[in-house]
Amino acid sequence: MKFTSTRGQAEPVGFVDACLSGLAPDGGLYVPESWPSIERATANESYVSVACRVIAAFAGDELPKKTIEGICERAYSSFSHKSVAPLVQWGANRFIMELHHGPTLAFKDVAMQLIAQLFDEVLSARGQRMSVTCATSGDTGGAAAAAFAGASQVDLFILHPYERVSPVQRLFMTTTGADNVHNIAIDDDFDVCQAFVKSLFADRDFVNETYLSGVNSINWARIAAQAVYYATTQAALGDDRSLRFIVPSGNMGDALAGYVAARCGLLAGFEAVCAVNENDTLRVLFEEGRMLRRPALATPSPAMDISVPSNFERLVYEVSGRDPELVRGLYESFAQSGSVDLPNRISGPLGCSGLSAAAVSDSETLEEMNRVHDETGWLICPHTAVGTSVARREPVGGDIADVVLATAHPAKFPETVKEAVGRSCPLPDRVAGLADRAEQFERLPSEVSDVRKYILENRRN
Ligand SMILES: N[C@@H](CCOP(=O)(O)O)C(=O)O
Repeated sequence: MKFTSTRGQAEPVGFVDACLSGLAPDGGLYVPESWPSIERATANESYVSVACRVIAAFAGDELPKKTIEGICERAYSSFSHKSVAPLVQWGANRFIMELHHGPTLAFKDVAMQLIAQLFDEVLSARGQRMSVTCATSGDTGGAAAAAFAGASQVDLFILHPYERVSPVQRLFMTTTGADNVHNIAIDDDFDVCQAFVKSLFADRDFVNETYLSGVNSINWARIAAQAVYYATTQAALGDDRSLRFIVPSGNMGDALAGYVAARCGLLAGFEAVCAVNENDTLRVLFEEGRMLRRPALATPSPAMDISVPSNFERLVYEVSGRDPELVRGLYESFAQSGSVDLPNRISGPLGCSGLSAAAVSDSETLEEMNRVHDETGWLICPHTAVGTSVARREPVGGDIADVVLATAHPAKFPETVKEAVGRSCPLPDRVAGLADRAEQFERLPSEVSDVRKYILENRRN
C-alpha cells in the first residue's frame, strides 16, 4: 500500500517510510492512497490480534506477519489491563472506554508503545539511527519518553510548553533517566512547540542531516494504532450496534482514528463528537466553517490546550474528494493570515463526515468531575470530564450507545481533582515512585534556532 501527502507534492511512499518520516516532505500529512477493507473484530478476539490485522492492512507486504505480531505483542505487554482499552458502563446506553492502562496513564501509550517497537525493528534491520521529535501539551511527551527510553536507534527530543503541563505529566517525560531522551521546556505554548517541529521538517537539509522523524499524530502509525480500540469497542458492544463516540480532542488524531476505523469497515456506522475545552477551534471549524489561529488558553485540561489541530488537514483532504491543491491553498492562506473561511466544497461534506465538535467551559469541566464523582464515586480526569459533559448535554436517543473516551488517569491531575472534588488522587502503585525520581529538562527561549542547535548538539552520531 502506498501513502500520499495531503498536499500532493511529495512522492508516494510505503507504510514503513510514511511512519519513519512523520511529516511528508511537502509539509502535508500522509494518508493511504485508498482505504483497505478490514474485517470487523469479534467479541472474543484479543486486542493484539485486532492490532495485528489493522497494522497488516496498512503495511501490506512490507512487514512479515511474524514481525507485526512481535511488535504488537511487545507493545501491549506493558499494559495493566489485558483488554488494553476496557469499557465500563456509566449509565443506560453510556460507556467509558478506559485508555489509561499503559505505562504513563494516557491514551497516547496505546500507539506510542507500538511505534517504538516498530521503529526499533525497522531501524535495527536497516542499521539506521534517527532523531525523533514530538511536541506535547502534556501526554504525548510522557508516552514517547517511556516508549523510547533506552532505544538504541533513536534520540528523542520532546518539546513541552514551560509550566503549561501538569506536574505529573512533566514528571513522566523528565524522569526516565535515559540518555537518549531529551526534554526541552519552551517558553511558549503548545502551538508554538508544534510549529517548531513542523518548521524543522521544512528544512530538508536538517531533516537529512539528523534523520528527523516525528511521533505526534501527524505520524500515520499513530492513527492506525488508535483505530484499533474503536474496532474492539464495536465488537464488545455488538457488531451492529450504533455507537456515538465522544472524543476529548486537541490535535484531533484520536477522532480521526475513529473516522479511519469507519472508512476501513471496522464500525457499524460512524458518529463522533470532538469534545473540546475553551480552546474551541474545532467547534468553530465544524459550526462556523472558519479556521482561526488564536493564542491557546490555559485550562484545567492542559493536554487539549491547542488551537491548531493538525489532523483536521487529513479530514479536509478526504472531504474535498482528495484534492491536494485545495488543501495546499487553504493551509498556505492560513499560514499567511491566520484566518481562513472554509469553501462550501469543504463545509458541506464536513457536515456529512460523521464528525462534529462541542465545547465545554472550565467551570463546566470542574462541575462535571464533581458530578460524576457524586453519582458514581469515580474520579475522572478533566479531559474525560469534557467528554462526559458533552455526552450529558446532548443525549442520544433510542438504542444508540454513547462511548466516551477516557483519555487519561485522574492521578495525572491531582491538583485539579482536589479543586473539583475535594479529594486527593494518588498515583497507581505501578508508577508510585514517579515523584522520587530526578528530573532532567532544558529550558529554552521561544526560538526555533535554539531547538535546532540543541538537537544537533545532543543527538548521537
Ligand atoms: N494532546 C497532546 C498534544 C499532541 O497531540 P498528538 O496527539 O498529535 O501527539 C499531548 O498531550 O501532548
